[in-house]
Amino acid sequence: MIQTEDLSKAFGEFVAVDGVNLRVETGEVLALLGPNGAGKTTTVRLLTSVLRPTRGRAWVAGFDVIQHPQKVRANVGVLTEHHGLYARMSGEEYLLFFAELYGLKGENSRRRVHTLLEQFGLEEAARRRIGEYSKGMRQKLALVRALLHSPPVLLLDEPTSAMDPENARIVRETIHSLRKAQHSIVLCTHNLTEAEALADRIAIIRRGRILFNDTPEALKRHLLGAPLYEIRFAQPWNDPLPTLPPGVEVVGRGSDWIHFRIEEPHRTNPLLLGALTAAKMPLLTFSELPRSLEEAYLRAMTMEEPHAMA
Ligand SMILES: Nc1ncnc2c1ncn2[C@@H]1O[C@H](COP(=O)(O)OP(=O)(O)OP(=O)(O)O)[C@@H](O)[C@H]1O
Repeated sequence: MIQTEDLSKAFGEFVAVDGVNLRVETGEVLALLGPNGAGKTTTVRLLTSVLRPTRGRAWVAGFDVIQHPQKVRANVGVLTEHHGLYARMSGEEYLLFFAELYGLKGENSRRRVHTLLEQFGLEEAARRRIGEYSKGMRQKLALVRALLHSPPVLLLDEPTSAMDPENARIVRETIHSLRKAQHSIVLCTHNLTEAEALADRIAIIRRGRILFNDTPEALKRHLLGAPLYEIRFAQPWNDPLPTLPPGVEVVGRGSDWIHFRIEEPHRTNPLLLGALTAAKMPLLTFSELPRSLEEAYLRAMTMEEPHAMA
């Protein structure tokens, strides 16, 4: 579990993280989104006790980041943008070295290292020097290092940024299964499709402040309005529309389609479908129009005043 209260960090006069309140439960993925320089990496560094907050508090896996930095580090796996890999070591040597630092010994350490190398398709490269690895291979190795000691909390800064689609998928599946195994995960990313696919909650940070923190669905509703639905007709249909239930607005119409904005779909859609069927429309399909997280994020970025949310 992760919790922060009014977490803040200033570098001199400049406030990089400003009164951040976050909570990530076990088995939950929080995507932390925000433009370059918004304060994502600084937040991660505060949560790993690398930086000391100037104000506020944070707990990681139940440990206070100021009072128990070593316990925090033992319980957190972190992938940062600078991987700090040792170019002269082989991947295997590097991981065995870290496994030992984390307290894994002998056969246990070897088994853990090789299971992860295999899971991430690095087994063949294990004995090559890290200096010879490609960008994506280095990123995978750094991720394996973060996972070595099976920490309950993971802080992952751009985990797939250097990866090809196949490897990015392996990483996404790994994050998915770690979530199922009750890990708490913070994912900092600029990849909004990935955030949407993986995250239970989305926090948007700008200039050090959290603007929004909610489920992807609630965020879209808040930023883009009530959901949109589409009906398509089996053949052109241009008759006048029947009386529609309250809370349904027609926002577009073509010869074989209509778009509606619907305030309360659970309550209204059965009534709407009843009205359309009674009017003997040649209905082919009725579906929600997908809206992307990207659209909502871009809308948030154009807002002048921060709408602080818990
Ligand atoms: N050690 C430091 N000293 C002074 N300023 C810093 C320091 N570390 C970060 N900052 C500043 O704090 C702000 C937030 O930086 P941070 O790295 O947290 O952003 P970010 O959201 O991770 O950005 P990106 O998406 O580009 O990785 C930036 O303006 C950065 O210049």
